[in-house]
Parts: sequence; C-alpha cells; structure tokens
Amino acid sequence: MEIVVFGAGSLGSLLGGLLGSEHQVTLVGRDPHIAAVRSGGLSITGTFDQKVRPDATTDGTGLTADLAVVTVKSFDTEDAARSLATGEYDVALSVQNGIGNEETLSEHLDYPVLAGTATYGARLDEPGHVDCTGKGKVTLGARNGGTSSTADDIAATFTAAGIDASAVPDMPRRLWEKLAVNAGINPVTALSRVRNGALGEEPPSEIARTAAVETARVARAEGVDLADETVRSRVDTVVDATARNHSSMYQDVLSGRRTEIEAINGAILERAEGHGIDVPVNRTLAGLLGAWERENTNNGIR
Ligand SMILES: NC(=O)C1=CN([C@@H]2O[C@H](COP(=O)(O)OP(=O)(O)OC[C@H]3O[C@@H](n4cnc5c(N)ncnc54)[C@H](OP(=O)(O)O)[C@@H]3O)[C@@H](O)[C@H]2O)C=CC1
Ligand SMILES: CC(C)(CO)C(=O)C(=O)O
Repeated sequence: MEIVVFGAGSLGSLLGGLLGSEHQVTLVGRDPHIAAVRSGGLSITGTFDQKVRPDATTDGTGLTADLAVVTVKSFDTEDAARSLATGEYDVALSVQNGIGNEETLSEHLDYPVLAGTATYGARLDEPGHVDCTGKGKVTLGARNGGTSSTADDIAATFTAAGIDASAVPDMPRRLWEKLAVNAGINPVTALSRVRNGALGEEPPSEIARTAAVETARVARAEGVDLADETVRSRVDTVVDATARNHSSMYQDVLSGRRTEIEAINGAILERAEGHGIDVPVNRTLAGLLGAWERENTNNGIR
C-alpha cells in the first residue's frame, strides 16, 4: 500500500516508520527531522529496534497515495486538510487526540475520512530517531459508527507491519473514551511535570479520573453511551500501560510548545456549557494550562 503520514513528529514517525517496513511510506514533516530521515533513515528504539528508510518531505501538497494517516496536532488539522486536498488519496485516517479532527478533515476532503485513536507512546528524541515508550493499540473505524470494509483493510495493513490495530463499529464511543483518558492524564502530567506512571499515586490520579468522569457525563449528553466506571478504570489501565511515557501534552510543555488543551479539555468545556453541565475539574485544568500557554508560547500562537 502507498501511505502518506501527514505530521511526522513523534507518533507519525513511529507509525510511519513501522508501516515503512511493509509498505511504501512517505513521511511529511519538518526539518531538521525530515532532512535526517532523508540522509540517514529513521531509527525506532524502545519497544522496537528497527532502522527504516521511508521517503520523507517537508512539502505535503500534491502527493498521491492510497491512504493518508493524519498525525498533526489538532490545532494544525485545518492546515493539513488544505494540503491534503491538493493531493490524491482514497481515504484519510486521523489518529489524533481531541474531538473535531475528522469533521475538519471532511470539510476539506472529497474522499472518505475514518476516525482512529492510538495509545502507543512515542517521543521524537532527536532528528531521525523516535523512541517508542509504550506499546499500545490503534483502533479505527467509520467516524459516525458502523462497519467499514476500508477500515478492516487498513487495520490488516497496520497489523502486517507489526502495529496492533483493529477496526471497530463504535468509533464515536471510542473517541469519547480516549478523550476522557486524555482529559485526565495529559493536563495533569503536563502541569505536575511527571510521567504517566506517577499518576499511580494519589491525589493526582483522582484528579485525572474525575476529569474523565466529567467527560463521560458530557458524552452521554451528546448521545454517546459511556459509563463513569468505564472511564475511571480506563484511566488506570492507560496509566499502567504507558507508565514510562511523557504524555504528548507534557512533551509540549517541556519543549515550550503550544498544547492541545483547546481540542481536549477546552472542547469538553464548550460542549458541557451547551448542555448546561458543570465540569469544574476540566475548567480548572483548561484554565491553568491556558495560562501557561499564554505566558510561554506567545499567547498560544507559535
Ligand atoms: N506522542 C504520543 O505518544 C501520542 C500522540 N497522540 C496524538 O497524536 C497527534 C500527534 O502527536 P505528536 O506526534 O506527539 O505531535 P508532534 O508535534 O510530535 O508531531 C506533529 C508533527 O507534525 C508537524 N506538522 C504540522 N503541520 C505540518 C505541515 N503542514 N507540514 C509538515 N509537518 C507538519 C509538526 O511540526 P511543527 O511542530 O514544527 O509544526 C510536528 O513535527 C496529537 O493529536 C497527539 O495528541 C496520541 C497518542 C500518543
Ligand atoms: C495515551 C496517552 C495518554 C499516552 O501518553 C496519550 O494519548 C498522549 O500522550 O497523548
């Protein structure tokens, strides 16, 4: 299969690198990482130990492939969609965190957009080198739910490349479940500057679980069947499985970069307000991270 991975930072380089062992992959990203991949290939370490040589470019316009895997941060989805619209693809798959990415892509693309989530831990250590800090799973499917033979084929493609992937018929619920986990783990680890595993301790773990439970309440108001107990235990499971990870939001804070707080806790807050639901923990986390962004990232705009 010909695959373009749009947004080859941490997660995109990991997935693109693994896919590159079996498929024709082009990574779209930024220099100096892309220059390093072009000259010396991509090393994947940690859970994996591989060296691959995918194609790599900083210009994501006018490309052609069977599949576009979108791994930019949610605040870059609109720009990515505009670039992807100049190319030719059969299908796009978002494996980003936050809600609304698939809708944004669909507004710009005239081919189908599938939804996905990833629980792999990835960190771009240095140009040309990605560290897999936790083996996870990629879950994908039709963005409004239901079965999809295209999603089945893509899951098989990922599996053939050694990525644990499955196609599921209930993506809306999965997206909200992942959102609940990220709403808890990401800002709490970013604000307290700890790896995910530190949330095994009280009280930060309880803050993360409460943010997740608030999210489940909003999901139910949106018509998605997601129980409080499901998200509480999911936070604990992900903390255990990704104990060694710096969450993507913590990585952003460490590098002084804009975070995805708006597409995660901010989006929950906005939808909660629409339903008249109070989400005080999400409001607090969004407020604190937002204050950090304004002070440290030129008002959140890079
Ligand atoms: N890292 C992880 O372990 C996990 C991440 N995720 C999710 O995956 C998504 C990606 O996260 P992550 O990999 O950490 O993010 P990164 O910031 O590491 O990667 C995104 C990359 O895309 C680049 N980019 C953005 N727009 C363009 C463009 N138009 N052309 C070329 N390159 C572009 C960015 O460059 P620049 O920054 O210079 O703009 C950056 O290098 C997020 O939604 C995240 O929440 C989910 C699970 C785990
Ligand atoms: C699953 C988790 C929490 C792994 O760190 C993640 O999605 C992220 O860091 O954004």
